[in-house]
Amino acid sequence: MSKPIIAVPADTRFFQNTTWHAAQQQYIGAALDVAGAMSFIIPALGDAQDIDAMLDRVDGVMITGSRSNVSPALYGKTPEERDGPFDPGRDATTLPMIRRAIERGLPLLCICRGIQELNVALGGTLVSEVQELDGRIDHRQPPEGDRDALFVIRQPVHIGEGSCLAGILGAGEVQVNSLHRQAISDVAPGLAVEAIAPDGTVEAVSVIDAKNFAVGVQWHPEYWARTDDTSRKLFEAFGEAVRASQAARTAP
Ligand SMILES: N[C@@H](CCC(=O)NCCCC(=O)O)C(=O)O
Repeated sequence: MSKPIIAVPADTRFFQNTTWHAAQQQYIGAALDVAGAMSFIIPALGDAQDIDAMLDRVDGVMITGSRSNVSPALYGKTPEERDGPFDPGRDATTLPMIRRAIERGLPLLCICRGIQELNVALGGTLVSEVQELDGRIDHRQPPEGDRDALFVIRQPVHIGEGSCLAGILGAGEVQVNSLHRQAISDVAPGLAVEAIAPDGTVEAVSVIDAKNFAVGVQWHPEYWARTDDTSRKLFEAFGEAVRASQAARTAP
């Protein structure tokens, strides 16, 4: 049997004087090497595409990180320039895809911007510039260094007893990386908080009563998925769910 396939919604990017739909190597490479899943990169074309027709052909969904932010208009706020940069095409693709993946019981892994999209897709809200809130630490990427330095593992998060993540990583403290300035504010109905940072920032959620693996993390497990135990175990668990989904989809 060939490797299972996951849908990976693209970012909208503009370079060489034209628009591209792109996904970063670090996500699709970790999916292939550690989760054992191939990726279909999904253009950020929103409802111009038949999302169900696409989901009929995959065994899971991975929502990646991105420097762009979810538009505040999608959670009842007025967008301001400082809330950007925005990617409306991506928002218009990921939010309905997240909802349909959950309804259909497709394994779903949401990373960084992805956990924020998951929360908004299910009716929650976000806060911008979380580091400006009283009592919060700075969750943004380190100010300088090469990409390994930006994604360095440096922050503790506490995984709750009895959570979905506890079943994968064990309950208690793990170390993760952190590259975000938005964060979950009001947790969406239907989501359970799975992990928090020492300052109370939500670091992971899962879908309550999900039909399948359905987890969002604020950190970046893809970056060190081959060498860091916490990162690797999460991608391996996603891979197991995706292979089971493939077996069910292709059963005679
Ligand atoms: N834009 C959101 C989500 C942050 C995120 O996904 N960061 C990863 C981008 C890092 C990179 O690819 O360079 C936020 O800032 O909260």
